[in-house]
Amino acid sequence: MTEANNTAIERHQYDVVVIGAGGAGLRAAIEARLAGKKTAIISKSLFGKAHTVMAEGGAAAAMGNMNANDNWMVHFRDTMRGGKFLNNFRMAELHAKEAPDRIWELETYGALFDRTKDGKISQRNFGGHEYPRLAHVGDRTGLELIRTLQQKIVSLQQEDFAATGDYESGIRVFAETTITELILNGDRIAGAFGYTREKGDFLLFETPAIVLATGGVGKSYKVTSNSWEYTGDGHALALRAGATLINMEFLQFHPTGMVWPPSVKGILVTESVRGDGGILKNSEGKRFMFDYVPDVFRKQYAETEEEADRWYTDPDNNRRPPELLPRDEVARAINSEVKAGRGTPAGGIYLDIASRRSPEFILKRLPSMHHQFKELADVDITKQPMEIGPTCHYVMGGVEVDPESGAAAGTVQGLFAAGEVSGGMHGSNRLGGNSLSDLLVFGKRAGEHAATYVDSVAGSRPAVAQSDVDGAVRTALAPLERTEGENPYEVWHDLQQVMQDLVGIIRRKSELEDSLKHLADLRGRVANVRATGGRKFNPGWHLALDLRNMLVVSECTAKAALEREESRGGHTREDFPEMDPKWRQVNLVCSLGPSSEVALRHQPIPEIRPELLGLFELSELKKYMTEQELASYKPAEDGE
Ligand SMILES: Cc1cc2nc3c(=O)[nH]c(=O)nc-3n(C[C@H](O)[C@H](O)[C@H](O)COP(=O)(O)OP(=O)(O)OC[C@H]3O[C@@H](n4cnc5c(N)ncnc54)[C@H](O)[C@@H]3O)c2cc1C
Repeated sequence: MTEANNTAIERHQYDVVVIGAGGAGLRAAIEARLAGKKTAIISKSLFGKAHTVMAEGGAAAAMGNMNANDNWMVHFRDTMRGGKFLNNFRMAELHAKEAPDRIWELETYGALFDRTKDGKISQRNFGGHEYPRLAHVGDRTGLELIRTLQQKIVSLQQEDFAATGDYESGIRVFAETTITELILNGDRIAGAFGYTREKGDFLLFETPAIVLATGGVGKSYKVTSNSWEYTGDGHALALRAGATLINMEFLQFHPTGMVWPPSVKGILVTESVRGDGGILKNSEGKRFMFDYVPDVFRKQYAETEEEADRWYTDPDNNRRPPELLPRDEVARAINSEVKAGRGTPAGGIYLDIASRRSPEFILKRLPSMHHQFKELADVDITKQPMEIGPTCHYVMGGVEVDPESGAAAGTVQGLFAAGEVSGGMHGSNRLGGNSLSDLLVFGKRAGEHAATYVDSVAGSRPAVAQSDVDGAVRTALAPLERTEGENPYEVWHDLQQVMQDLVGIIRRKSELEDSLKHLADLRGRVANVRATGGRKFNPGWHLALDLRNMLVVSECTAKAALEREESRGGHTREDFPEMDPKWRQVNLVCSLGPSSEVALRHQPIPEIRPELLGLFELSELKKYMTEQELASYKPAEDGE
């Protein structure tokens, strides 16, 4: 038997299978194991190398450590404003209420956040957050989060060893293993199929419950802060299993990615630089963000440099600097300055903290940024400004879920989703810091509810049909078996070019229509890519399998972007530059049709509960909502 046609399959049985080992996946797995379920964690990358580890700025939670006025209601308001009121309100509410407990809980697992002088968890400012709210560990918060969750998993494995003599009896990690198919029995989850990256061996996980925690989709774009494994796998797996995706038109282009040298274009420059005092300047030396404060935010943002600068030391009596507007606003402003010819030589603008803070302060607060620029661009950020520009960073859209449980909407049962792969929580735009707390809050919920679901199917677990496994094997081997076909890297290059040029930060009807034609052509090309070589560590083969995921997710984004005729958050239409209250009432939902074509439909968004609406001033709500929606408005009685 040759390596390519060796179809031996290693079979495993689990109660809960978590796909993804970032913050959401690990937190879900811990909860499922704590509920007594035999749990597998599967990770395409090395264990510990998920996206979460790259998170720099911090995790947002209204603990009120730096300003006692902060509480869940203020955090809820900020999140809804950031998402331009398209958020699933219940997710935003649960997130704001539960985030502080999830941060505290991390410390019980062994995390150690930076401290204030009086020993509280320190919290830093970030765009769109009214008060300093991001619990952080320097600018390496994600590393601490992952380290701690891994440590918790090891401690659970030690408990299992004490009880059973087997470290992996309760929870086992399958690193460098990619899931390519979810297997159903009728409309119920029955298993997952994948391969090991190193040897190309096939694995089958028989399980009634799967938690998708696969992160984002950024690798469909040319300039992105995302790393190699963010190819929208979870989004595509969910679609193919009969689940739905919402809000796929909303992608966050982070305003500050590196623009020079070309080899590192897109790598993130944390928002903490601005949170800690960094300002944006154009090539004429002008601090231009004051010219870009939209009406809906005018009351909260400073009008003069003096007021903005005073805010850092006296936030109660001054308004915030406009550099700390939500990311979509800042990214668009930078885009406009560059387009107007006021960009830097490398096509970005300047981010300057050197002239505003001491070298000691910068080195203490932003050590990774200092290292990153010194090593990659030979720029000393304690002495020189950085050159930065927008980079595709985060997808607000994702698997449509039930807010309480993370259960996927659509026809499939036993499928859950948490973290960046899920949609709704952040509406049209995510605030910085709200992802790390989202992972913890909804990762825990998904793990808990997946465990409950397993109990509900006890005695009637869905079986995996051999024909489905054979089909999964055939699909996986197809790129290797073709004798003709395109190189997957060439097809990927073209897909990225289409998304970057035609479905990027500023969108137009004609370009979006064009993008759909190109994506339709790419469909045929993706279906016929050929990977040379064998199954042992073969990135070309891996990419060939990832491509179909990137393609279908890109189709969802392009279709939804064409359909939504307004500009809101991470979706800017040059031909419809304003927000339209009618569109606020609608989620665009993607599903797969009978021949795997993307179908799009409008779905009313859940109505915000009146007591939550009452947390806002009527005058503010009028900027987003119709009169009809506000007919029953009543301000909250305690004013907060
Ligand atoms: C540079 C950078 C800085 C950031 N800073 C912050 C910040 O300061 N604060 C904040 O709140 N957010 C930040 N974010 C966003 C945040 O880090 C991510 O949104 C978040 O970590 C996503 O977590 P997750 O658990 O959903 O997925 P991830 O951490 O992205 O993990 C996904 C996991 O799924 C696995 N996977 C994917 N596909 C498959 C497959 N087919 N089979 C098996 N496994 C698969 C991957 O290998 C990985 O283990 C930042 C993002 C970046 C890129």
